[in-house]
Amino acid sequence: MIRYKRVALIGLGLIASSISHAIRRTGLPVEIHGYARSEATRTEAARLGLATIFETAGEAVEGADLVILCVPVGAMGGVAQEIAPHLAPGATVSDVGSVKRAVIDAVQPHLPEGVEFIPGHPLAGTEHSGPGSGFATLFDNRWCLLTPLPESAPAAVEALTGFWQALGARVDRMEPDHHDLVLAVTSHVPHLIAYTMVGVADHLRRVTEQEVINYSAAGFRDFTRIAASDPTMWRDVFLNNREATLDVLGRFTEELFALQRAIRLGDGEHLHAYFTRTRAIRRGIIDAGQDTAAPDFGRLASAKG
Ligand SMILES: NC(=O)c1ccc[n+]([C@@H]2O[C@H](COP(=O)([O-])OP(=O)(O)OC[C@H]3O[C@@H](n4cnc5c(N)ncnc54)[C@H](O)[C@@H]3O)[C@@H](O)[C@H]2O)c1
Ligand SMILES: O=C(O)C(=O)C[C@]1(C(=O)O)C=C[C@@H](O)C=C1
Repeated sequence: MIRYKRVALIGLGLIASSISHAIRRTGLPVEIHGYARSEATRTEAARLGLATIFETAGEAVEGADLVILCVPVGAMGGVAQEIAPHLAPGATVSDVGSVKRAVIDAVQPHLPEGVEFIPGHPLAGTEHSGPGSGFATLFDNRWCLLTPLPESAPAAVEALTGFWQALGARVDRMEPDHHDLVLAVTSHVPHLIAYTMVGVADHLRRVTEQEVINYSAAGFRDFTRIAASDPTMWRDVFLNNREATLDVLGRFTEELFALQRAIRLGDGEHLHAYFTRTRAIRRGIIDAGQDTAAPDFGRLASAKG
């Protein structure tokens, strides 16, 4: 159920345009206001009919009861500062950033008393960006994680939960630092590995000429899809989730060295046991009905120690 009458989307790329399409799909009479920094994006968003487009972020949020920041994580603080004087009393401000603690630290100090800040993160996306890349079904059956602050009003959290459910998502709540660790494991470091592998293949291409590209197997193709994701978004993710990604990368490197050693020593037992364990994890995810988007938070939490 959407309880908001006017939703303002700041930043009009993949996620904002998908929110707009998904709101329209509900058929509810929700007004959508929008702003993006570049004129080209504003023009394209207007042409696509995503929202009523404004020339400034301040104008776009006026009178909105829900404002969602849909810009790269590193731009959230600046946008919050810009919109703060224009926010309606009682409005809820949320975001869709892939990192939560750094966004809270950047946004919260700018927001006036009487405005609720409830950070969020839909675990749904593609490698495409820009206003033309969104679609109404992006959030269907995917998780949206909310990381409310201790002072968040329960009624405001309920209203935001209802909003994401109306857009097709399943909603869960999580503590922000825990969110950042879980996402480092399930999304951030996997993206870094894909970027690295595609970079390695590109170096090798100079040795193997075209073969790496021409005969790409399915696994590598999946890596290239992920490695085509927006460079600004992912730069900001790593700069703003430094501690958790470095922690997970350290563990990853240790495991990689152990596998490298097993290959060098011809230790088939080690390799077989390792791959048996990882296969069981994948099967566990499928058995739990989580094979589309949802990581197993319980298992990840217990793996932290
Ligand atoms: N792409 C994904 O898979 C995905 C999934 C979930 C969450 N997210 C998060 O959602 C946010 C948006 O990602 P996206 O994929 O929609 O990106 P995108 O590149 O498609 O869109 C970003 C938009 O923000 C605008 N923008 C950039 N800086 C701005 C500023 N300072 N002021 C106003 N507008 C500005 C850009 O013009 C663009 O319209 C990011 O924080 C990202 O971490 C992305
Ligand atoms: O499917 C993809 O292309 C994605 O990378 C989406 C994905 C993910 O890692 O699952 C990427 C970043 C977001 O913060 C959430 C979702």
